[in-house]
Amino acid sequence: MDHILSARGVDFFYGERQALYGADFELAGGEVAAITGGSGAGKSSLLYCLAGVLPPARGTVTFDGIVLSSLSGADLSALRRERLGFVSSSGEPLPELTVQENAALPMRLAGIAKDRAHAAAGRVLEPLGMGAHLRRRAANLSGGQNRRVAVARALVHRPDVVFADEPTGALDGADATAVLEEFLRLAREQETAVVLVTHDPDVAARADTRYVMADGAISRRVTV
Ligand SMILES: Nc1ncnc2c1ncn2[C@@H]1O[C@H](COP(=O)(O)OP(=O)(O)OP(=O)(O)O)[C@@H](O)[C@H]1O
Repeated sequence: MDHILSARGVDFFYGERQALYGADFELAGGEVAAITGGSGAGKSSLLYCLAGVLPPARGTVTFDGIVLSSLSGADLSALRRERLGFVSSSGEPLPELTVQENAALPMRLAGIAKDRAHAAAGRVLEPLGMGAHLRRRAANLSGGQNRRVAVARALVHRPDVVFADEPTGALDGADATAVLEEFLRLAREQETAVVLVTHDPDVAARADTRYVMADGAISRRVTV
């Protein structure tokens, strides 16, 4: 199988403290992978190494045949902007922009014309239940609406991979499930692969592959 993303023997340190030990990871195009494990197990550290945000001390991360550590800072930023998407557990949209402008941002930053970028934003915001709020300023949205805008922004440019760190973090059960279902449905529909960090076993159960982490290492890989 062709892998869009892989990691081999990744070690990562915060100063003297080692957070990842020899992590191996593989993601096929369009696959959904969940990274699970207890608090402090190294889930977020692995996610950010895979996304090219944290540089491994040893080992390699390869995206579409490109070893990330071989890229200049500018090329890595361009790759992240154009081919990857991110959803964090918190983070609010820019309040002075509308919902639609917020979701369209990755395309506008890539130089795509406003009409096309806004149409693409509408395409992802509608199924997320935000169709009635496209022109509303993004100030004072509810927590669930913020998460929906964040998901739309991560998917709008049809990236190859979206990285999501507890994407429904602060939401209550029903709303978290609704946002997550729509996120994964949209990602699968546009063949965007997903790497998802989660504490929630129900969320992990929706992935094609689960990586279980303990003490900075991947202790188990389960393919459904
Ligand atoms: N900025 C940092 N500086 C120093 N140590 C850190 C930093 N961030 C994380 N760590 C440590 O690295 C280890 C792995 O952290 P990481 O955030 O990757 O775990 P996690 O599994 O995502 O945890 P959680 O589920 O609690 O978010 C932990 O021991 C943590 O305390």
